[in-house]
Parts: sequence; C-alpha cells; structure tokens
Amino acid sequence: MASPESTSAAGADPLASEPALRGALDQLAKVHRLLVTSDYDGVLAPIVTDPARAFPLPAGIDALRSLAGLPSTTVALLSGRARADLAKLAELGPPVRLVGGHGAELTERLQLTDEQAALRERLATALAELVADYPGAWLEAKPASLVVHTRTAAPEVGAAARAAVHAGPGSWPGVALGTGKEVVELSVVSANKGTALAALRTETGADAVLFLGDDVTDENAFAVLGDADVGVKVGPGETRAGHRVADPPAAVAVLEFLREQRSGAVAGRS
Ligand SMILES: O=P(O)(O)OC[C@H]1O[C@H](O[C@H]2O[C@H](CO)[C@@H](O)[C@H](O)[C@H]2O)[C@H](O)[C@@H](O)[C@@H]1O
Repeated sequence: MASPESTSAAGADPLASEPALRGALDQLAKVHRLLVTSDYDGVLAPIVTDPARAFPLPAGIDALRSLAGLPSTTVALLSGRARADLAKLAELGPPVRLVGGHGAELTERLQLTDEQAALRERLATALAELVADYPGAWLEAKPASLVVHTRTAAPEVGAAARAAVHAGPGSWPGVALGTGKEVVELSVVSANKGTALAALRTETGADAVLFLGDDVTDENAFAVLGDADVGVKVGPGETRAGHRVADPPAAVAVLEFLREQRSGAVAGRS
C-alpha cells in the first residue's frame, strides 16, 4: 500500500526520495510487452475550475508519445472524459489509445440502446431543473452520462446539490452513480476503469502494466493490478495503489523516468 505522505517539493526531483518506486519502474521497463496507462484530470492535467481549460503538462504528453513509439509498448489514457474531449485537450491520438467515459468508450463507437438514450434524455431534463436550485452548480453532458459539477458552488450548496442528486435521479433504475472531485456522475452505461484496463491488458497481451490515477474512480483500475504491475496514486487520499506521488509534475516525472528506462531496455534487445 502507498504511504499516506506526499513526496515532491518544488524544484526537487520528485522521484529522488522514492527508491521503491524507481526500482519498480526499472523492473517494469524490462518486461517484453508493456502497457502504460494513465488517468487525465489530476494526473496529466492539474485540477482547475473550468474543465474546458484543464490543459496537460506538455512534458507528460511528450513522454507518453515517446513511450508509444517504442517497440512492444502500448500507451492508453483511461479517463472519465468523453473521448472527443480528451483527444482535443491532450492533443493525443493513435498510436496512443484514448478510452473515455470511465471505459464506456473503450471501442471506437459508443452506441446507446434506445432505452439508454431515452434514460439519458430524462436525466438531462431532471438534472437541469435540479442544478438550477443550487447556485454555482452546473451540468456537463457526455456521450453516456451527465455530470453535476459543484466546484464553483459554495461548499454547503455543493454538498446539498450532491445529496439531492443521490436521493433523486441518482437512485433511478438503470442509472450508474459515480462520485469524483466535486462531481457526481450519472451514467446510463455501466463501465469502470478496472474492466477497461483488464480488457486492454488482454487485447495487448501485456506482461505488466503501469497505471497512474488520482480520484476515487481510479481505484477500480488499481484494484485489477497484480504483482508485476505498478500503480501510482497521485495526491492525497486512501488508495489501493502500491506507490504515491504528490502531484501532476511528479506524475510526469514517473513517465519520464519510465521512458528513459524503457528506451534503454528495448535498445538492449536488438
Ligand atoms: O478520469 P479523469 O480523466 O480524471 O476525468 C474525471 C473527470 O474530470 C473532469 O472533472 C474534474 O476535473 C475538472 C478540471 O480540472 C474539475 O473542474 C472537476 O472538479 C473535476 O471533477 C471532467 O469534467 C469530468 O467529466 C471527468 O469525469
């Protein structure tokens, strides 16, 4: 289990005081087929008030692009975002795999059934009426879900809005309720990052996996990691991950270190 302490200090190498994490990444870099996966918000992009302005740290995107260009190495983002939104913000595309909707958008086209589409419409109407009663709360629409955001509401207003969502539309049959950082998400598709990660592992035949995540929904992915894999929790909070770093710059340092080790390992094979 990861230590509850955060590790990085401004200007310092965030991995300098993490010998266990460095060792685990060093081992990971040597496997034949490697799957590198990461969450987006709170890992590659610092958390901000406006989700449309959650831009990634460029060095993290560079590291992912380089890793994706190495032999026997697959890179995927596993995000709660809509895939189209993720592609635009992260400026990533093939060969990097983009999995949106917490795994609901694992394949190229997400096709809702008529029943799911009708439920999503009913949710959109009910939630638009609900958020109007809570100043500062607002609604984000995604292909399979609706998200009530409360970061811009007063804390007590946000808490009341989230409670109303749980007690109201969140309890409807067929609705999968999820919580995250100042958000409640209502999905008409039951998906999570754990099943998505397991599917990617099978598809790629990966011998080992790296996953970085910061939020409650990322715990489903940490839960499917095995002994050969490396899970890194970014920031505070309870986690099943084996390692922890403090913040997105430290998450980028993890990816840069892995890029260096993996480049050396694959070069040594030829
Ligand atoms: O799985 P992720 O890639 O981490 O996406 C999770 C959610 O991210 C976005 O919301 C979060 O980030 C926003 C921008 O920093 C922040 O304002 C919000 O409070 C956070 O919850 C996104 O808007 C959601 O749709 C994603 O599910």
